[in-house]
Amino acid sequence: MKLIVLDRDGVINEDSDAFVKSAEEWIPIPGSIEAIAYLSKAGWKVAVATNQSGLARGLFDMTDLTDMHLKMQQLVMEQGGQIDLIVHCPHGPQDGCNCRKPLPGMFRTIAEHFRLPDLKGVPAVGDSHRDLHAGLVLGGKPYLVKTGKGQRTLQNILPPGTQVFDDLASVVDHLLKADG
Ligand SMILES: O=P(O)(O)OC[C@@H](O)[C@H]1O[C@@H](OP(=O)(O)O)[C@@H](O)[C@@H](O)[C@@H]1O
Ligand SMILES: [Mg+2]
Ligand SMILES: [Zn+2]
Repeated sequence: MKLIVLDRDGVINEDSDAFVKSAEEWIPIPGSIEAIAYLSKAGWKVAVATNQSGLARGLFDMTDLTDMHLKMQQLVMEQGGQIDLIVHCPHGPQDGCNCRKPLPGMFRTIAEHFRLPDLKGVPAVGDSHRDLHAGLVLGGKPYLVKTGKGQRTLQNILPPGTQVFDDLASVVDHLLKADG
């Protein structure tokens, strides 16, 4: 199965240190929506795994998050593609959950959804270390993008085998070329 797991903030949309709190604040990174649609039209399944501690922090609520994800889906569908699954961790850093990246809970949920035993070789694209580590636990292939917090992430040692690209569109170009 051609499956990819994407981080959201800083990969699909612009991130903010003040959190992205509404559909209005949710602004796609240039080329990311089109890139997701290209993958989808090429037969890839697209999953999103996103930490959303802003919920636990009371910065926004589930209606706001749903509105953001409807906007994201709508934009991809307008380009002829789709996002097949969106999973989010609603918890805060102190909640001790097992789904907040870098823990792999969301990636396990994604593997189960697609009836896969693991995520061996599945590209896991993120802008933070925690995205890369969470994907590795189930065998994912880590891809770091320089958008969002990616430049900051680059300052520290990356997990072995991490491939670095400017943005999601460049990752997708690479994957589709490798697809042949
Ligand atoms: O990149 P993904 O996982 O899609 O989402 C990240 C967001 O939930 C927020 O995560 C927060 O981290 P803390 O939750 O405060 O550690 C901060 O980094 C915010 O700037 C960021 O918008
Ligand atoms: Mg991110
Ligand atoms: Zn969680």
